[in-house]
Amino acid sequence: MSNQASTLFDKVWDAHVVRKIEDGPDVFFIDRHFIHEVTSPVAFLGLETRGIGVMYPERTFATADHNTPTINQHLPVQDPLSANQLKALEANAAKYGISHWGLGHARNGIVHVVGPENGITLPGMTIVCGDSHTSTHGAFGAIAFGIGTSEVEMVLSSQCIMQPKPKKMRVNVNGKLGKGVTPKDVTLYIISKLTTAGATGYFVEYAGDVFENMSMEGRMTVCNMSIEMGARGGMIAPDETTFAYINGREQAPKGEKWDKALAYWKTLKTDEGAVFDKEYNFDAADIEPMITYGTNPGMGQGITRAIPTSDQVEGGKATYDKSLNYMGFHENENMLGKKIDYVFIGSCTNGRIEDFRAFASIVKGRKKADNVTAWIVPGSHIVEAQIKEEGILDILTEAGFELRQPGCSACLAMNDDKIPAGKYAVSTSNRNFEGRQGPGARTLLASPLVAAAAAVTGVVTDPRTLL
Ligand SMILES: CC(C)[C@H](C(=O)O)[C@@H](O)C(=O)O
Ligand code: SF4
Repeated sequence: MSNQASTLFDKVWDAHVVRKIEDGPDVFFIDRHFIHEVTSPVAFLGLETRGIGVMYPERTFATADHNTPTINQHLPVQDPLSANQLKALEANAAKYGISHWGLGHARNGIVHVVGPENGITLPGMTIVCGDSHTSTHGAFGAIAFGIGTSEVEMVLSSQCIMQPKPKKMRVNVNGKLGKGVTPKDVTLYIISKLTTAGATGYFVEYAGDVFENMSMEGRMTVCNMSIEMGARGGMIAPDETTFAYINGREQAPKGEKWDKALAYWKTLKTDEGAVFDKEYNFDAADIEPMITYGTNPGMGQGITRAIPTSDQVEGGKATYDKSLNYMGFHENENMLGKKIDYVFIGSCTNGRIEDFRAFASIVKGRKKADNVTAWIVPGSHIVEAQIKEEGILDILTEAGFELRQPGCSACLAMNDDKIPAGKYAVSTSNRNFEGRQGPGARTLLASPLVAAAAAVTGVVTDPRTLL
C-alpha cells in the first residue's frame, strides 16, 4: 500500500486484515458486533451445540427491535413467537455476558439507531450485524455490513469473518439541495438512477459537498439505503461534523483516548488520485422531493412527475405491469393528489430526532387529515425523550397525532404494526416490496417532509407547497 493513493475503504479494511488467504477471502477482525432477536437465536444454538463461547462479549451489543410492540411496552408481549424471540435474546445475552438493551430499557431502540447515538459506532471500525441495514453505520467512516446467521455464529465465536474484498464505487453529489429536498430524497434519487442492482458487488463511498454539508442523521439515512441498490455497504469520510456528533456520547472515548482516536480518525479519507472501479457524478440541483410508485426502492421519481411508461424503465414489461398492478397504479398517472390511508414515520432510515423535527415543521399549526392513520415511531427511547423535551410531542398532539414507543414497527410488520391489505402507506422506511408492511399493503417510500405533507392533507402532496 505504502506509496499508493488509497481509498477510505482500503485504509479501514487493510487495518483489520488478520490473515490473507491466497486467491481466497481475507480473514478480518470485527470491532463491533450488534445482535437482535431475529437473526441471533440460531447462531447461539450453534455455539451451544459446538460447546464454544463468545470470544469478546464486550464487543457484542444486543438490542430488541424487530418484534417489539410499539404500544404498552410495559405489558407482557402478546404474540408468542415475538415473546419467545425476545426471551431468547435476553437469556443468551445473560448467559454469555453480553450487554442487552431489551424492551423497556432506557437505551433500547432499533439497532442502527442506538449504536451511533450511544457512541458505540465509531470511525475506522469494522461493524457487522445479522441485518442488511448495518450499512447505516458507514456514515461514520466505518466498514459496516450485514451478515447471515452462520456468520453471526462465526463472529460470536472468533470475532473474525472471512470476506472477499468488494469492488469500489464512488458516488459524488455536488451543488446545493433545493428547498424541501432531504437526505432521503438524495438516496432515493441515487437508487432511481443506479437501479436496485446498480451497486451489486461494490462498496460505495459517498463524496461531494452535499454529503460534506449533511448532518450525521442525514448521512445515516443515505448509508442505510446503500443496500437497496445492491451495495455491500456505503461509507462517508469522517469530518468535524462526525467528531462533534460523537464527542460526549456515552461510550465514546474520553480524555487522552479521545485525542488519540481523533488523530487517527483524521487520517481516514480517500487520498487524492485514488482509483475507484466505478464512479458516478450527480448534480444536487436535479434532485426533487422523491416518492416511489412501484415495488422496489429503485422505482422512485420526483414527486411532481407522472408514473413512467414501461418503455421508460429498465426490466421487462411483465414485471413492471405486475408491480403497478399490485400498487393499483397506471402508467402516466400523476402521483400528486393520490389518496393515501396510512403514514409511517420511523425506522432505521428516518427514525432519528432530525426526522421528527422535519415532520413537525410541516405539521405545526395544521391538523391530521381525517382519512389518515399515522404511526409515529421513534427509533429509540433516547429519540422519544428528545421528541418530548423539544416540544415536538406538543405540536404532534395539537395536530391530532399520537406518539408510539420505539421499534422497527411498520417497517417490516414483524410485530403488531401492519398496514392492511390494499391500503396505501406513505412510509419513511427503506423497502416497498410486496407485502413488506403487511400482506397486500402498498408502500410509497418518501422523506419525513413528504410523509408529513401526506399526513396533513390525506393525499400525496409536494411538501414545498407547505413549507
Ligand atoms: C430481519 C432482518 C434480518 C432484516 C434485514 O436483514 O434487513 C430486516 O431488518 C429488514 O429490514 O428486512
Ligand atoms: S427498522 Fe426496518 S430496515 Fe431497519 S432494522 Fe428494523 S426492520 Fe430492518
